[in-house]
Amino acid sequence: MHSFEGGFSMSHRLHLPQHQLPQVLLPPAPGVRRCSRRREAPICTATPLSAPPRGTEQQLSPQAPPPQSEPSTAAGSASSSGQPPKAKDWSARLLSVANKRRQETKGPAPDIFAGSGRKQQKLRGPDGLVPEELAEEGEVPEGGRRKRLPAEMRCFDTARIYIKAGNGGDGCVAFRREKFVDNGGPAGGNGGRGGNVWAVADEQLNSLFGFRSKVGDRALLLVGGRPGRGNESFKTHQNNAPAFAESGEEGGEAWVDLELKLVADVGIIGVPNAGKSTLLSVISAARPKIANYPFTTLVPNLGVCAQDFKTTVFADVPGLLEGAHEGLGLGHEFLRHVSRCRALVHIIDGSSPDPVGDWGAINLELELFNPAIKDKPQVIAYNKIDLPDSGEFWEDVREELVAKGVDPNSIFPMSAATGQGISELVRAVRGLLDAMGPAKVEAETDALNLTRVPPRRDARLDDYTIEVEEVPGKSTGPQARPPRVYYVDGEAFAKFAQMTNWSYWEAVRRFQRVLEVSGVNASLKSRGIQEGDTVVIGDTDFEWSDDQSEGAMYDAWEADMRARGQARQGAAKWPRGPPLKRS
Ligand SMILES: Nc1nc2c(ncn2[C@@H]2O[C@H](COP(=O)(O)OP(=O)(O)OP(=O)(O)O)[C@@H](O)[C@H]2O)c(=O)[nH]1
Ligand SMILES: [Mg+2]
Repeated sequence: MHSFEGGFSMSHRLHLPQHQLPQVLLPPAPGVRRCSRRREAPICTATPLSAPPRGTEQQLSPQAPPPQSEPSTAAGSASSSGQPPKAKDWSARLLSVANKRRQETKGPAPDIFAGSGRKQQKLRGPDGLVPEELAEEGEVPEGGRRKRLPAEMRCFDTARIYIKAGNGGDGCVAFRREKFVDNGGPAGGNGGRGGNVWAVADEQLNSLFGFRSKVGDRALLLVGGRPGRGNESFKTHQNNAPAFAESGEEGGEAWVDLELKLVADVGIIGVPNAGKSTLLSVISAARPKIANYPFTTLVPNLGVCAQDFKTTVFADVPGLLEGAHEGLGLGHEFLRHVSRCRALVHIIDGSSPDPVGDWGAINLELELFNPAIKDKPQVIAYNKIDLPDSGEFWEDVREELVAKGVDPNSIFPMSAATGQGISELVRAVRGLLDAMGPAKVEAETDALNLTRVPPRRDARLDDYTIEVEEVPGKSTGPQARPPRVYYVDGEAFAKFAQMTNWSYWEAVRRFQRVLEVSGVNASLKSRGIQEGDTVVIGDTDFEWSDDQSEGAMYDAWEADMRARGQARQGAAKWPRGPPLKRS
């Protein structure tokens, strides 16, 4: 029997409410971050536009002048010639719809970029809190409403999900009971291992839409909890019939930001309805949605183009609007995908009233979002040359572009509808990529690169620190001072306290013994702990008692179990054998 110089009365309780979730336990992985490149003073002024109902743009006529852009630096922008920018057919149509709705509702224009309260509720964590980082980055405005695109217009390439690894199963206390086998000994088995959380790559996945309502699985995100050992594991020569078992280790939990990164060689950019998706469908086996209205494409599409025994991956991204760098239209939702492409194919809509103005406006948007995108090699494709009007203006447009400093060898007339000029375009793009040399392989090292569960690192019991905090209160005890809280900080002790099943008296005794032999009790005493002080270990806190007898500890434990309405487990009758001498 061990005698204790110091001991705790067992008034342990969880220090934190169990439902309180840590907001972010995993450090944000490199490359996985929110897009927050919003600029302070945009050069372009832009009015939020409402998208027209699909298939109705033919009935609409401009009712208000288009927003007056004042681009000051854009190469190729309309203002660089000193003329006011010409109205863009598509932007005028979109604006007219917004104005029409404003007149109908006699109120401010409907803000299609604001999310509803219901959606915001969905984005809350299980604890009902919007993660703090969102508010810090200004995504949750003061009024509590989150500025968001409507769900059907959003590209779900980022998601914030809550993950929780499984808890280890509790060990079991059992004894072998068989006829003719006297004293069969302990036979309690261990609990099961808690389930890990994996993130699994899926070639087919081009949107994180599924993460809105459930969690998928893939690389290791969180390791499940260790199983609790059963009483058979604690059999020793000194104690050949242990009557206690461990609780399973709790699995980790975290909020994780996921970001879908499209890896494409070439990004196909241009104004809405220019024919980007049609080009992708012609040069690859991809089947993106194609229709004669703006914003047909809402999520980026990838297509692999094989020509001359070389393959090139193209990404068709949603159409750009003036103000995209500020998030207008589908702006931020996909501009980051473009920034990862090595080269760009800039499609000019030959049927637009101002193809060169469109080209300049898009370049300006790219530059405002990220100057590095503007510097990417660009091939210009003048599309819809099969249309009579477009064919007639092709030479004029070409001359205008050359006059603005564009290399004439990088401008190609084409028709995605008839296939004219497509091979030349793709060959030129391939040549551009070849001239750039092999793509750099960017290896990202972060926590998610684990593909196997790492071996357990046993935390050391002697690796702990003690912090003392004085609590305001009446001075008591032999030292006549206010009560104190002693925080014992150490990974091993935190886990030990969590895995101790306090319903078993023998488990409590084991905990006390470990504190004694590891020197924690001695350290506490050397720091002046006295009767009634609190000791916090992990999520459990205890009240210190100077009464060192085992009997006093048992009484305190029994009272604590009773107070919490918890059933005592283990030996049916305690103490077995001769009763302990009470001090
Ligand atoms: N005549 C003609 N029509 C074309 C050509 N290319 C595309 N189109 C038509 O233009 C319309 C828009 O084509 P999309 O490929 O959906 O255009 P997009 O740029 O992907 O449009 P968004 O996804 O809305 O940005 C469709 O009706 C196409 O059939 C072409 O070379 N000639
Ligand atoms: Mg499209």
